[in-house]
Amino acid sequence: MGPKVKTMEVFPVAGYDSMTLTLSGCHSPYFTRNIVVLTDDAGHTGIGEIHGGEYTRQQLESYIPHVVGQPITDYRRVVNQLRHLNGKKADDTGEGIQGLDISQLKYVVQSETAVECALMDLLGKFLELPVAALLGDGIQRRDVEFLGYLFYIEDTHKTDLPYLQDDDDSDDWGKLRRLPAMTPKAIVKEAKAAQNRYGFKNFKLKGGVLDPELEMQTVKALHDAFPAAHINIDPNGAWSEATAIALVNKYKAAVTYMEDPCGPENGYSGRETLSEFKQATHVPVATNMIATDWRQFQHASALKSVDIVLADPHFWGLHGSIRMAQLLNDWGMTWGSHSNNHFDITLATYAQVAAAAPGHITPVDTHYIWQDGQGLLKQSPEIRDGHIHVSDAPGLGVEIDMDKLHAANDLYKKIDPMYYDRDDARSMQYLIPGWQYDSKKPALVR
Ligand SMILES: O=C([O-])C(=O)C[C@H](O)[C@@H](O)C(=O)[O-]
Ligand SMILES: [Mg+2]
Repeated sequence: MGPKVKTMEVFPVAGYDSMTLTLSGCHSPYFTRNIVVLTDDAGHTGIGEIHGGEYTRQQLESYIPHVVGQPITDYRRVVNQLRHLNGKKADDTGEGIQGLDISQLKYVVQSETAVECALMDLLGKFLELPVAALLGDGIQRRDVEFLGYLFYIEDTHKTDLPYLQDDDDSDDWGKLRRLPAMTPKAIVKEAKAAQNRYGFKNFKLKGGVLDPELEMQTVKALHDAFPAAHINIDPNGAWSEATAIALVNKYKAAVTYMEDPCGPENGYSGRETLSEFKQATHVPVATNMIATDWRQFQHASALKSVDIVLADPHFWGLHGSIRMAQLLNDWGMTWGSHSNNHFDITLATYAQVAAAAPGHITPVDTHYIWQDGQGLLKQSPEIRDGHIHVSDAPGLGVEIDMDKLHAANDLYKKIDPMYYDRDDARSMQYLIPGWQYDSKKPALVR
């Protein structure tokens, strides 16, 4: 039967973030995650990372009696059982995040996938194989490309919130990521600094912040500065279909694909508007909003609404994300992964999953560059030349640093509980008093 799980612990953790902007508002000074640490009776430790918040932490805690004592080789049965433990909650609208309602994100996130990850880490260590070798048809590539994820950044001095400053003056990226960047010129500077440190070949700009025309001017500036790079922009469905079509036709030469350029409007779902957008522009569409489960995906594919599904393993599971990657590859579509703010365990997980995704995949999203230096591992995976190399090291190929984990857990306990669940309106209200989220209005357009 192989080793059995000896212990399972759940650590809610916090880290620092920049004052980055998005449709849902402005990132808080802190972000939170939940870390699962398993040990087995062979003496190995397995880890998994997932979104923060008490809802997810409580779900994970409730899994402990169902995981401890179980054979790691039978982990699929264990994870499947967890999947069915928690029923639908009263305030789960079933809408998912197609309107980017951040309060619904916890229902799109599947907490058992953190346990799946930790169990696969243990199994990989037992079998002396990387997690990627245990997924789908095994390792498809050794070097996984990540994209440079760019954000507009606000001036922290407009708030009295404890945003991190001066935490890394080792290079331009370390400095610039905490400073305001609101213009095309500043975003190009941000991109150059990120490229100098990480070697990114391709970039994504988080949109849904300024007037759409201004954001497309930023995309054009990026294209002019990096003519060989693939540039995509993600306004999280904020633009009307008509605006998205007009702007993308105008700036077609600058974009490689569009991520959720429009969403639900006038009674039509995002699956319908994106289908029409694609017919009108012939520009490929990526999504992490309108296909976050298999039922949504069925409708999105029937309508030909998307070309690239950003199948985040935290939403789909590690096996689920690869099941999607295989299907997309067979159907001539493209796999990628979405991300939220995360620590380095997630970075290692993305690298393993992407290494097992067949065919042509799109560079993987990561927020990690905004958190670089706050890792929980003895050695964080390194993005070099825009890629992370997946070696033969077993499991996730990384080792948890318990001192760093406890420090991040202490920070979680120290911060105001109002930070436990992501709320991007709070910081935004320092910029625009009384600011309220509107899925159809860019954050600074009020
Ligand atoms: O691709 C995306 O939609 C994301 O990365 C979602 C995130 O929540 C992003 O908008 C953010 O960090 O503000
Ligand atoms: Mg997106």
